[in-house]
Amino acid sequence: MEHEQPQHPPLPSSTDMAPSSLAVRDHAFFLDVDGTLAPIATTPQEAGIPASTLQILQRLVKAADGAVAIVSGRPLEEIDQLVAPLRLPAAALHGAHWRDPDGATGRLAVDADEVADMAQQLAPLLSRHSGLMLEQKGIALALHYRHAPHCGELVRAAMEKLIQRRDGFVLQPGKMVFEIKPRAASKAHAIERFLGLAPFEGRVPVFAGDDLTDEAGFAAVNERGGLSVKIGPGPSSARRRLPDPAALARWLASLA
Ligand SMILES: O=P(O)(O)OC[C@H]1O[C@H](O[C@H]2O[C@H](CO)[C@@H](O)[C@H](O)[C@H]2O)[C@H](O)[C@@H](O)[C@@H]1O
Repeated sequence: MEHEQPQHPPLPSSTDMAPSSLAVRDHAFFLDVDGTLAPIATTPQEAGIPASTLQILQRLVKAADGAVAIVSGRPLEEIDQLVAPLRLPAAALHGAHWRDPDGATGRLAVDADEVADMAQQLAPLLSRHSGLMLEQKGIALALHYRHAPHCGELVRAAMEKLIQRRDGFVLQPGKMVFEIKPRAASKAHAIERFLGLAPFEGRVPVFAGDDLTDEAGFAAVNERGGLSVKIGPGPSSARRRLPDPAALARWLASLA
């Protein structure tokens, strides 16, 4: 189990049933990146989506008439690099920054200087613990402790302290990471936004994800009678489960 203790009560366990087949043209597909399309790697820079999965994604985009979007905690530029040569509608930074199907982009109105200031305040902690890694993402930041697993509580406390009295930000725990993101950023809002736009509009949503940030997306999809798919172990409100990114790729291939 890679998560530090979740901040909220344990989520109900999702069923271990794999998703079955479905009519692709009736559905809108929302896919997370790390731990879902890309296997978890020891650093963010080492992660990648296998070439075979990218080909499947390409086929899915065609089969679904373009109703495929990426919904990730990564910055938009990194999403584009990871899914290249595809360029998909995407919600980045947990929903704080997005690109619509027509190519128009938008982001939450958040003061990036405030985030830079918080990052600066982490310098002493980073210099004391060489295994910690700070990822600055403009209007969000992530402090990774995968290479200093004993620092989890320290990282949580430091990040919590940074957002005290900063109402516009919240803590987002993840796999060996604590992130600070704009309070209004949510994968649920990102998915709901896309569902108001063609070609997603009027379709049944499908969302696959693996981490705590994806639970908001699962809840939104469940509420609309869609298909939520948890990748990997751990409690989740997702209705279906697949063991790993390779199994997700096989399922998507069977649809596309
Ligand atoms: O919403 P996602 O697409 O799943 O992005 C969530 C975060 O993923 C990245 O960190 C995680 O994956 C890394 C590579 O596998 C891993 O080394 C790290 O321990 C994980 O926490 C990314 O670096 C973050 O910016 C994303 O928010």
